[in-house]
Amino acid sequence: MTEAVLELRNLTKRIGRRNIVDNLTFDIPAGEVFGFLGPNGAGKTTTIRMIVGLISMTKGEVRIKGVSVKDHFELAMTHVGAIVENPEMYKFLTGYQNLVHFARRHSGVTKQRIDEVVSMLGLQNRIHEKVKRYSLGMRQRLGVAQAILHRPSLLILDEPTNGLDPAGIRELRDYLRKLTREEGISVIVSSHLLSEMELMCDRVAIIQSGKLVDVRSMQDASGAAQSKILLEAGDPAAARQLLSQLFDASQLAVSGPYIEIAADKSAIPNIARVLVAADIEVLGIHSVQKSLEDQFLEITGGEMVV
Ligand SMILES: Nc1ncnc2c1ncn2[C@@H]1O[C@H](COP(=O)(O)OP(=O)(O)OP(=O)(O)O)[C@@H](O)[C@H]1O
Repeated sequence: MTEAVLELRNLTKRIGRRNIVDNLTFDIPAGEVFGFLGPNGAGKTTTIRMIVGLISMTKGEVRIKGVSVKDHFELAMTHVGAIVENPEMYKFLTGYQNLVHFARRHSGVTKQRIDEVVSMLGLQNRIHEKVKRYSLGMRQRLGVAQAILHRPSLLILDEPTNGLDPAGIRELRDYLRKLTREEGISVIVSSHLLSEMELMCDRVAIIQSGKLVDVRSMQDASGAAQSKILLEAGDPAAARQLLSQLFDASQLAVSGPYIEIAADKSAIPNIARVLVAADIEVLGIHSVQKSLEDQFLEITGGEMVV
């Protein structure tokens, strides 16, 4: 098994009498774009601030590449690049001068590495212009370039899509993908918008009131496992009884005049055959795909912003 780049174990932050972050436990493997998804105030920024040591943990453990943030803070941070508040940069210097300046904070960042990072983030055409003339999206790319100069294993971006237009969000997604592919880096992004996470992430952790509600793969969530069949039958009680011979009780639910069957459409011919053979009228039968939005609203009890 590959070593997790980030391990959270029972991470908790208590302020006053409230657990703002409550017992979070999960792992992030290498090369994954991982989302923290939750409504405003869910505890995303507080979690990130604990991971990068900006605030202390009340309880629990954070390990980055196996190194404890509590016990070996400096060493753990050599594996991390982060933009938690606005990226720090000098507006009256060029993008390149900014990178040279930040490269001095780390040992071993060569001119060649700076050029590599500039081209990875597609900044080569504008890198010698002053940062004050950059758009928000370009400033953010320069911020990411700065954050990965020292080849971290984990890049953390708090609410990176804030203020970006749809084209900017697409660019962000593309270069994060490139970073995971070319640098093998793992990325954490936080957001309160499911639609953005869906485009960007391999998996998301859903956080509500400081608690982990679920961790989901975006692929599974949009796959066929989430389809269902809606059946309208002349005698719903008899139909349900009959279907319980074909499906587990957990796959069957009654919703108004319909019976909901958690199965994909390949089951329809068999259902129809069985009902007709038992003389139960089939008034309607069709398959529906549960949208990602429906699934998340179900998980979060309707509180998620989509
Ligand atoms: N220093 C503090 N003292 C008291 N309460 C705090 C403190 N820091 C954060 N909180 C509270 O903790 C909760 C979680 O805040 P946090 O900023 O982590 O949420 P978030 O999920 O990042 O939300 P947002 O998307 O709004 O940034 C909020 O209710 C916030 O008011």
